[in-house]
Amino acid sequence: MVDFRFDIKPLFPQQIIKVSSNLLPHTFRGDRRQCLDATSKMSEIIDRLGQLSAVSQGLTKPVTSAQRLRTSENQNIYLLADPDAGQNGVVTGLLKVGTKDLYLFDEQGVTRKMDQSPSILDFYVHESRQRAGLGKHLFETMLKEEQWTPLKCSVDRPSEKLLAFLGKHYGLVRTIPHANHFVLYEGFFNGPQNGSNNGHHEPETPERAKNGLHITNSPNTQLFGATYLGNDNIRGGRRSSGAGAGHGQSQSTALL
Ligand SMILES: CC(=O)SCCNC(=O)CCNC(=O)[C@H](O)C(C)(C)COP(=O)(O)OP(=O)(O)OC[C@H]1O[C@@H](n2cnc3c(N)ncnc32)[C@H](O)[C@@H]1OP(=O)(O)O
Repeated sequence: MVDFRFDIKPLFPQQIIKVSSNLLPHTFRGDRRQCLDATSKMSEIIDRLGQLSAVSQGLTKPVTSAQRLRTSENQNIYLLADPDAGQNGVVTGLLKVGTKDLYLFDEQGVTRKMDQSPSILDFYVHESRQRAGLGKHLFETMLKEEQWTPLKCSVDRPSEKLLAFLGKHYGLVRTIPHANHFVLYEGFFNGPQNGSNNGHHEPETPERAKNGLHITNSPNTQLFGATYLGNDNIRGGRRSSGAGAGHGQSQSTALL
């Protein structure tokens, strides 16, 4: 379990907190000095959990760090803690999500530009607490807060464990083949998108897709081409969470 030299309880008045680019818990109220203190502690927590997540996934570099969160306008981190464990409480999980502008292929192989598409970027529950329902609790809280549905989320290079998790809890099994490392599930392009502003997509006409106008101009296509990666999309080794994605705006609503 992940404990710290400081008491985490003031930062975790509840089991799950949301942190965005100001590096403060969404629940936090305090003066300037208290804010500085909380920011420095939150940075330590995020960096530590980001490191552990990377080690657990066999990555050479963490996907999540305080510095990365600070410079992003479209990402949120959800942190799960057990404030009553040990002397200072322990932090047990991390889930980083964000919105990305993506060029994606639908079931027919037609390219679509998805603006501010909801994405799952990093997910970790401490080894000592896995398979006890905590991941589901963290994920559900995020979905409620962001007003997302699992089917409408792209997943940045999911691990085997995350694929099993999404299959078990949300029945997500059949992926749509596409060329970058974001994995989508069948049904992603059907029906309304998440939230009112998120996930807006502009379908390319088959003609435009066929003559390559948008495909060849897209940085995604230039970088990755229109190849089916299938299970190669499963993460392992180095990865870059930014490739093929642009910046969007995240939603922010009250956390329950
Ligand atoms: C975009 C990305 O972030 S990809 C990286 C995802 N993160 C990782 O792979 C890091 C290591 N794994 C973990 O941290 C966790 O297993 C998580 C975050 C994927 C899931 O959190 P948990 O608290 O274990 O999830 P929860 O208990 O709610 O659900 C359990 C289900 O998740 C899946 N799962 C969890 N651990 C494993 C495992 N070791 N092997 C296979 N499936 C697993 C299974 O479907 C499991 O159900 P089961 O026990 O009936 O087989």
